[in-house]
This record gives sequence, structure tokens and C-alpha cells, in this order.
Amino acid sequence: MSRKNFMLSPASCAHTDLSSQLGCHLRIHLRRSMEQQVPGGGAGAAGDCELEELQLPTLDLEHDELTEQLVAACRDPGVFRLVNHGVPCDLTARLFRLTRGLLELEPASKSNLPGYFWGTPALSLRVKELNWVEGLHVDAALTSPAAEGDEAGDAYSAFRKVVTDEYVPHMARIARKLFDALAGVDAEQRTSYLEERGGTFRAYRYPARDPAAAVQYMGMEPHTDSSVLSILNQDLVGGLQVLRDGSAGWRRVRPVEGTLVVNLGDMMQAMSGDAYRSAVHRVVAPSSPGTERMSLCYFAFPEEDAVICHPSGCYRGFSYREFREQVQADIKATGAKVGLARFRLHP
Ligand SMILES: O=C(O)CCC(=O)C(=O)O
Ligand SMILES: [Fe+2]
Repeated sequence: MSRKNFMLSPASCAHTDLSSQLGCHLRIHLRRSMEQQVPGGGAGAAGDCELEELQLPTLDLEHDELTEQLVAACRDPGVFRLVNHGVPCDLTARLFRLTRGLLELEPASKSNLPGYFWGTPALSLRVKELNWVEGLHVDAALTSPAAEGDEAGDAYSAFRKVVTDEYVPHMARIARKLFDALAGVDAEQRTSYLEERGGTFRAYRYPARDPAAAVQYMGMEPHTDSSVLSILNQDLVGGLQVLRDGSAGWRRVRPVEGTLVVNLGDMMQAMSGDAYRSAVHRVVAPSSPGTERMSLCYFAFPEEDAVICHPSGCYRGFSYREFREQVQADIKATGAKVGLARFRLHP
């Protein structure tokens, strides 16, 4: 397959700074050593009520000054809230309902659903044991795999249709609009740095953990996304947390009805020569009995073979395919994602 070489033009870089490569279709897990170092990291991490709120920038997708606001938010903190995004509330509600219906099936039935996973959809057993989440993974570029022709199969087909025909097109539209506003890149870069065909969708359910249990599970361990950008639609339970620099530690992201949360991924950080940030985040599963958290997440990626490079020369040119394969190899070897550090030229 041909490898294309791309570089953001200096003019566009001046006001954009795309960064962060999403490694694979998997999230990338940070080295365990980092988890130990961060305040509140590791098992038994602080629940939401114990943490200060991260005051996220709120961006209006249709605002005339979207680019300026976006650039500021992407430089710091690399996460923002999005309003006026055009995703109908009833679509979100329907998708939450369909997801819940599937994930409430008996384990024997749901484990046969296409894309069902328990724990982290990564390769390491250690990671699998750590996370307290289940979900459904959909690769939007692929046609729907056949589900069993029974009740569960029919429910899955209804879910898959809403994901593919309704929800993902909204996500792809939003990702494109944000990316183009941010990048200002030429037409070829526009299509290669953010591929149009699909992206990855995951619906998650974080069951309540038992706060008295000897082993405390995280929900989802600290990580950066490998994506260009990720769009999260969370319910009102809370649990998403972002790691801030220095001694600030973890901050909670308060759920706000009707808004989306966007975080940049590793591919965007690389595209921007480190000007934009792929924020470290995690999810703490709820601890009140009977409470569960649900979220709908969309991950936008570059074309697999487009070579990502930036005039700053922070990183050697690399493709998303290389990044993904490196992430998979690192997870297999060590149980954790190393990520962009593998491709960095200057410390
Ligand atoms: O469930 C969430 O809100 C976040 C999930 C997440 O960070 C991920 O899938 O990479
Ligand atoms: Fe993530």
C-alpha cells in the first residue's frame, strides 16, 4: 500500500497544531508506573464526589469564532464540552435504551453478541482484570455482522441500525467540523488525517463496584486515546476524570445534560507537533449499590497509511497503522500502552 507523506503547512500550523495519534482501535493504556505516581491513581481511586471539578471550556459548534476557541481548548486542557452539536436528545435516549436492553441480557446471551466485551478490549489479561466495564464495540466502516435470528439478535440488529444509520453519521459530521476548524489543512491532508469511512463506536456500561470489596476496580484505567479525537456522550451518573499537570492531580468532569465531551487523542497531538494535548483520563465506576454508569463513545482515526509528520520534528513520521501495531505489541509485552513516546525524536 502506498505511503503518503503529509506535513501541515506552516501557515496552517500557526493556528492549528493538530496532534495526537490514536494508536489502534484500542485505547492505549499508560504504563503501570505512571498510574502509581499519579495522585489518586490505581485501584480505589477517588470517587467523583471527593474531587474538584475540572472547569471545561464549553464550545458552541456553530459559533463564528469556533476556531479560536477550539485552538485554545486543544492547547489546554485538550478536553472540552460541546453544545449546539445537532445530535437529537431523543436519538441519544433511544441509543442508551437499546444498549441497556442488550447489556441487561443474561451473560450467556450477551457474550454472543457481535462486539461484546467485558473488561478492556485490549490484549492483556492484567488489564482485563483491572477494568470494571462491559460494552459493545462497533467498527462503523464494516457492514454489520449477522446476529443470531432470535430475540437477542433482533435487539442487536435494532441497536446496530441506530448506531450505523443515525448516531455515527452525527459523530462523523461533528468530528469533521471540529477537525477542519482546527486544522485548516489542505484537501489531501483533510481526508487522510481524518478518515471519512467510519470510526469506531463503543457503548459502555460500568456496573456499581462494591466499595467494601478487597480488590477495588477502576472502571477504566488511566489512558490517552489513540484517536484523532473522541466524542463522549455520558449519562448523568459521573465518573469521568481528567489528569491535570503537576500537583493538580485528577479532576472530575461533571456530566451536563445534552452536552458532549470531546477529548483529543494521540494522533492529534502528533499532528500538531505537541501543541495540542491528548488528555490523560480515566473512569471511576460508581460505588452506590444499584447505580451504573453508561456512555456512548465515538473515536475518529486517520487513514491507516497516511504518514503523520509536523515541521517541529517532535516525532519521526509514522502512520496510524505503525502506531496501532506498536501499541498492540507493547500491550502484549508489558500489559500497557507506551504510545507517542515510541515515536518521539526529542525528549
Ligand atoms: O466512558 C467514558 O466516558 C470514557 C471511555 C474512554 O475513555 C474510552 O473508551 O477511551
Ligand atoms: Fe478514553
